[in-house]
Amino acid sequence: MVLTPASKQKRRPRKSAEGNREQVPGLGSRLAAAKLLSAIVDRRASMDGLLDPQNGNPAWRALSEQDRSLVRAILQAALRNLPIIDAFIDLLVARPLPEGAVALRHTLRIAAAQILFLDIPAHAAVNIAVEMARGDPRNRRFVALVNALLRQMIRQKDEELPRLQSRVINAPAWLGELIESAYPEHASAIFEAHRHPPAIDLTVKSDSESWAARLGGRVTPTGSVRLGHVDGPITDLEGFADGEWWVQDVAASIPARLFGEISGWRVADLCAAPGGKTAQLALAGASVTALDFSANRLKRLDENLKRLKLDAECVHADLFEWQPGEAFDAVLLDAPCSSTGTIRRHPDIPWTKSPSDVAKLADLQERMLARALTLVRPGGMVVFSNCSLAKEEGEDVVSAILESHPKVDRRAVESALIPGLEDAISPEGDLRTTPDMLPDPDPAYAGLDGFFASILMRLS
Ligand SMILES: C[S@@+](CC[C@H](N)C(=O)[O-])C[C@H]1O[C@@H](n2cnc3c(N)ncnc32)[C@H](O)[C@@H]1O
Repeated sequence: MVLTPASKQKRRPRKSAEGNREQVPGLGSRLAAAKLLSAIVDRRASMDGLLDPQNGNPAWRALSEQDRSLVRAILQAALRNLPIIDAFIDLLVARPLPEGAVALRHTLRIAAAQILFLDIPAHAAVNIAVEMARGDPRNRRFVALVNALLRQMIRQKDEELPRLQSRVINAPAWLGELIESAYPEHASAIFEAHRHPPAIDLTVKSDSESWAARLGGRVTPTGSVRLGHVDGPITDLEGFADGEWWVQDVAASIPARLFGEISGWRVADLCAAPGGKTAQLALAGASVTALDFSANRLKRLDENLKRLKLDAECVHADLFEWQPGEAFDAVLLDAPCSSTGTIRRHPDIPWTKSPSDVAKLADLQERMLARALTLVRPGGMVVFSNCSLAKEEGEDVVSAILESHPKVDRRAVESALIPGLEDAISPEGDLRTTPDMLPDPDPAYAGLDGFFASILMRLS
């Protein structure tokens, strides 16, 4: 069955639109979800910013705790599956929805996220979407369409959803092309991985086996503790307050290990905050200088190190201007990037980032890496890393630096340093992880962030 928009609807007699809206349970949270989805998709606002408890969107802050959790779940489900949801909507209409009917599409997307991906009674989701359309002057003429389309979606879900999931590229066009051209052999596995929330990985100070047993997790081949699910705040878990572990994705835990044995070395961590890698370097016995140009983020780093009872010299400075007295034995540059490797935990990224961000960040990274190489002693080592899937921000940056710096050489990543991730070493010897790696039959325990890391030696 296909549906056409009705231009004129018979409206139910009612006292007042607003009065009626207040009486519909669940309407406020869905209106907030549609508003936030629009801010992310139409205006590229970041989800973390919108959902910030202190400075976030007022519609979000006005909600109860319970409604906030619901809105977060709806938004995440919608963003993780947006191309699939849109394809389903388009399948059910005879003519494409009008280009300008943005509010209508968001209403449908919010309802579809609930119907297709969340454990919410589907008919309640439809009824609320109908009320949303009825209360919005832009959408009133589409009330019957919303009702019929979403009921049709419920009926066709079992048959159509698996078909769409296997056929639709689950990314906006720019990112779909980026991933398909960079990873032609496993692009569809990456798109599929992006549909699932990530496991929670902990880097433990020692004794992974015992912490995995205590926290109900598993030890990954790289030695992290992986939790498939956590009820309540992570900070309530045993060992957090005592500084026995910190949250760090398996992939993010690799770059700091690539130096090998660093006890007693002077190491600079140039983009350090909030400090996951600083903590690893300090725990490994290095004398660490942790630099960041964000005062707020550096404060978080300081708090994290205090909780972990680890030590580092913290420097608030711009790495382009900082003048340390003496060259370092090693430098870690975990550079700012498009974060396209972390889409599982930040599903807004495909909609808030663009190819021009990738290009700008790649240029910044190349300049940062050139600067990092001046801060290490001859014979010293620089590890360059970031959590982007774009080769422009990883492999291409390193190629450009090697071409312009004859006194710099690449050292291949040693497979012994990354047990279980040997396949992530590229033919050139760099580390390249993608979210479909570390597969597991249970998606709650599968995957890791997309990361790039390369080891560069400054020749004497
Ligand atoms: C990807 S984050 C680093 C994450 C960190 N390495 C960790 O493992 O927790 C990038 C950091 O670079 C910092 N940054 C960006 N440009 C900088 C600059 N020019 N000088 C110093 N820090 C900078 C940002 O403030 C941000 O904290």
